[in-house]
Order: sequence, then structure tokens, then C-alpha cells
Amino acid sequence: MAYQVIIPAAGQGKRMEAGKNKILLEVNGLPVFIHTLNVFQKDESCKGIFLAINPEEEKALKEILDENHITKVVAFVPGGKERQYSIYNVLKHVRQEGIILVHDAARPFIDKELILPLVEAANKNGAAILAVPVKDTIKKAAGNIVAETVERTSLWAVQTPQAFRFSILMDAYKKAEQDNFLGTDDASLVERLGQEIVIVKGNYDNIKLTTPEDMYFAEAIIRKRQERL
Ligand SMILES: Nc1ccn([C@@H]2O[C@H](COP(=O)(O)OP(=O)(O)OP(=O)(O)O)[C@@H](O)[C@H]2O)c(=O)n1
Ligand SMILES: C[C@](O)(CO)[C@H](O)COP(=O)(O)O
Repeated sequence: MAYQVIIPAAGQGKRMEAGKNKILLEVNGLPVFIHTLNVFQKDESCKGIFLAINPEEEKALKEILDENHITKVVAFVPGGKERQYSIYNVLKHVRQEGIILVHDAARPFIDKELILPLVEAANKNGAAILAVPVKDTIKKAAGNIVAETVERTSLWAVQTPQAFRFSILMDAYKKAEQDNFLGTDDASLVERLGQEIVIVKGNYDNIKLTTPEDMYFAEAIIRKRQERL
């Protein structure tokens, strides 16, 4: 089933403390964002990649994409101050039909086998997200004092891709703009429409590279995958 994908890549990577956009860091000899885009480049169901970028990185990104034979990028759109604004900027450039995925450039280990069930769930239900059961106990706190232990069996650690019927996602973004609402994922905007969101169980390899230690987790994931070959 065909889809298009928005890949937000316009962050600064502050928490990675690398002094540059973390999606340009290399894992196993390739930039993080190339690992990510390769998955969609190789997926015949992916009919177009739309990138939110930092304009000052455009030339370098295009050179790297050419070197790696990534040919499906349809548009390079300037990102915004927040992840949500970057995605909204891109949405206005996407063909307004079918299923649209949003996937973080900073999540290079998405398993291609998970994309079809996610797209099918979004086609059937309107919206679907990848998530994994939380493994740690989660508590709410006031400062450093525990306020509440959150019951774990109903908790999920949400990932990307997140998949939507295009019209639903666009309506959600328009409402968030009208209401001046800022969310940390796209599904939180869609939930505000009263739209049901289906969870598709993902896997724990699909980490978001966020802080320095995530880079050695990344090396371990690559090694595990190479051993399987
Ligand atoms: N204004 C922003 C912020 C983030 N992103 C992208 O959204 C994804 C998830 O964001 P995050 O992990 O928070 O990346 P950064 O914002 O770069 O990280 P930090 O918050 O540490 O600066 C990343 O691929 C990032 O490039 C984006 O396109 N535009
Ligand atoms: C969208 C996301 O990856 C789902 O877990 C996450 O919310 C992004 O958070 P970030 O702080 O913008 O990286």
C-alpha cells in the first residue's frame, strides 16, 4: 500500500552534545539520516520523501544524498523552531491524498517489516503509531519528590513512524495552530480531534538517537544486524 513520508531533520541535536546536527553523525561509516532514508528509498511502497532541513545544511545534505543514491527526496523544506513547526512547514508541500507517515531522521533503525502493518492500520483506522511497552517503572514527581507511581501495564513508549490519512493529519495541524497547541508527537495533535489512534507494536531497536550514550547503543544494534547477515 502506497504512502509518502515526511522526515523531520531540521533539529540542532543539542542533547547529543556533538556541536552539530546529530543526523550528520556517522554510524558504521554512514550518516545517521542516510541509514534512515535508505529504508524508505528501498521500500517500493514509498512514493516520496519530504525532508524538513536546516537551510544552511541543504548543500551538504544534497551532496550526501547524491553520494548515497537517494533519489526519492521530493522536497527540501526549511524547518521551524520546533519539530511540530518543521513538520507543518513540510505538510503544505505534500500531495494531499492517501497515507502520510512522519518519521524522525534521528531514528535510523526502523525495521522495514513494520511499515506495512502501520500503513494498513492507518488506512483502516485513520491513524496508527509504533510503540513498545514501557520496561521501567514510571513515576510523576514534584521536583525531586515522588508524587505518583504510574500504573505500567497501560504505558507505551511511543516511536515513529506515525501514520495518518493525509486529511486527518492536516486537520490536526490546522487545529493545533489555531489553538496554539504544541505537542511532542504528531499523534497528540490528532488525538485532539477525537480521532482514535491504533498502536502497532514495534521493537526496541527503533531508538531515537538523542544523547551521547545512544551512539554506542547504535553501534551495538548495527553489530547485531551484521551478525544476522
Ligand atoms: N525544530 C526541529 C526539531 C527537531 N527536528 C527533527 O525531529 C526529530 C526528533 O527531534 P529531536 O530528537 O528532539 O532532535 P533535535 O531537536 O535535533 O534534538 P535536541 O532537542 O537535543 O536539540 C529529529 O530528526 C530532528 O532533526 C526538526 O526537524 N525540527
Ligand atoms: C516523536 C517522538 O519521537 C515520539 O517518541 C518524540 O516525541 C520526539 O521528541 P523530541 O524531543 O522532539 O525528540
